Amino acid sequence: MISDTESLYTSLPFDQSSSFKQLNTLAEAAPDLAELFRQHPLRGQMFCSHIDGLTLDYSKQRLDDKILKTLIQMAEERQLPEKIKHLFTGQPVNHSEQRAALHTALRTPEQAGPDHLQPDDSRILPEVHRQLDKMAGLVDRIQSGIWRGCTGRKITDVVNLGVGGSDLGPLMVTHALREYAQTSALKVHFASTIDGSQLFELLSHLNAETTLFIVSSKSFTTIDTLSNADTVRAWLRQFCHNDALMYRCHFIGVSASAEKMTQWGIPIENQLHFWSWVGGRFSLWSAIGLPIALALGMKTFRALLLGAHKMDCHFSQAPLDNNIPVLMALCGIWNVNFLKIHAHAILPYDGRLKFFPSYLEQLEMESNGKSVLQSGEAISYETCPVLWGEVGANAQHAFYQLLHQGTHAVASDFILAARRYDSIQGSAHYASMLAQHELNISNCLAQSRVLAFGNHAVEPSDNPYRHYPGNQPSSTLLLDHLNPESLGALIAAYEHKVYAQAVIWGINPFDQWGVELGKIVALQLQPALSGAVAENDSPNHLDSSTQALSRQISQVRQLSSDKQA
Ligand SMILES: O=P(O)(O)OC[C@H]1O[C@](O)(CO)[C@@H](O)[C@@H]1O
Repeated sequence: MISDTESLYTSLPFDQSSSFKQLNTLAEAAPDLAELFRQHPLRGQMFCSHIDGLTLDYSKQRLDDKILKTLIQMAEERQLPEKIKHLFTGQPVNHSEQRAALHTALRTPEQAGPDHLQPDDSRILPEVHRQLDKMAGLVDRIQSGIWRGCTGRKITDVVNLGVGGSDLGPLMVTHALREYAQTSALKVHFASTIDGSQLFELLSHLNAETTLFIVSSKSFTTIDTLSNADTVRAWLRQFCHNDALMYRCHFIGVSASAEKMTQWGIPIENQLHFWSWVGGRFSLWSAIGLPIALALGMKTFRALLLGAHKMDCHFSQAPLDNNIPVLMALCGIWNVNFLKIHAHAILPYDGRLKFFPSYLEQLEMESNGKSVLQSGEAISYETCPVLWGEVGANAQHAFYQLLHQGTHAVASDFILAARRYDSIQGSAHYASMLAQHELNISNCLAQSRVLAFGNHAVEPSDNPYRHYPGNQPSSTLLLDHLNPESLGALIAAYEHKVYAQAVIWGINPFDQWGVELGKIVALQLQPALSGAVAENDSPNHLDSSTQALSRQISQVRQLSSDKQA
């Protein structure tokens, strides 16, 4: 353990280090991308890093050798290598909550060799694998039909009730890897929204006798998830009049609080646990990944873990100048803090990665959207950029206009799989699917070229409407194939990028105090809106906008209930 928690803070503030000053000076004469490529015809090969099945091309970032060296010097000054060790060995890197962030332990093989960084606490890995085995047992019973609904019928549908980290990761992976589903005939659905709209739709066609619900919540206090779970329980009670049987046959709970699951009604044998040291947005590798395993099979889930573990080994062992997550982090910091680019687009050229941008929105912005240091002092520089995205080829027909000709500088990540559709070789539509894939690849490469070089990608134009300035930086993450292993590695690369950036910025990526106040205020408003407070007690202390809106809402609701009466 770290003896002195002060060593969690890096002594000199980020913006007062000598490398920060040097980088500021270098940014004043920041090179133009067209110029950088003219200077080094082999730049595309030089600014590139690979691991098994995954390549990061960052040659279209606006940096040269000198800038890169200074960025690496800055990472060293910020003690990144030591902080990486702290992460893997279970030091309390989440300082404000005084706990470790050991998501890497969730994907460490039980028999990991001595060269792998592991938690100092030797009880952790056996406990992780015990839960993984319990999960495998449940998956097997549900998939094989041993698990039955309350009337004895096999389970056909599973609904995951969870939000944020208890929803986005499983949703994203389940969608991305559908082609890798093993035999399972289970249909897996997701309901997250507090307004109940997904449930409204699902409950209108699901069969209660054959549907199993997973209540996924690290805290088991999240109102969004618990209100969905309460609705489901009310719905099930119409069909199953024995509560004990209903809980046993139709609910599984996944949480870090066994006690709260039990209080809600979930029997112990239907509970899967994880630990306070797993951050919600880093939890898909834990039992929170149950929907992934149910939809795709345990083998696929374990391959996902293996891919992430390979990225963990790379992150903890590769030198900083050839370390994919570190390079991703440094490019981001160069863009945000020195080139003053505060928007970041995530552009997967693959429909299977449709939910990847939303997953990263939480991972990056909930982690690094911070304005205080680990020590609690205010920060005087920018941290996480605004991040958003969409499947690239669709986004071309939506927001690329702004990327090419708008007034904002935007950095982008292109994500692409080199090979696709191998599984349908020999079928009638194979050639045409392959042609589509090639079209997709050419679009992806074309867009990063035009963003980088503007009109110079083809020919200069005098027409102002057709002027493309270029010089918008991007990286391309190229996967050989999108499969469970490469997706695991890709997700882990982003997780580690987030950590490396947080270390450099001096912030805590593992807490999220910024989401708490909204929850408190919503709870305060609820009685007034639901009519529990008498009209003349209405919340006059509120701002006039909230008062006027709640009055209007009450009037509309009153009017429609009068009409119905
Ligand atoms: O898994 P839980 O505890 O229900 O939390 C869901 C999500 O809510 C948040 O706490 C934000 O409110 C996220 O960090 C988390 O992923």
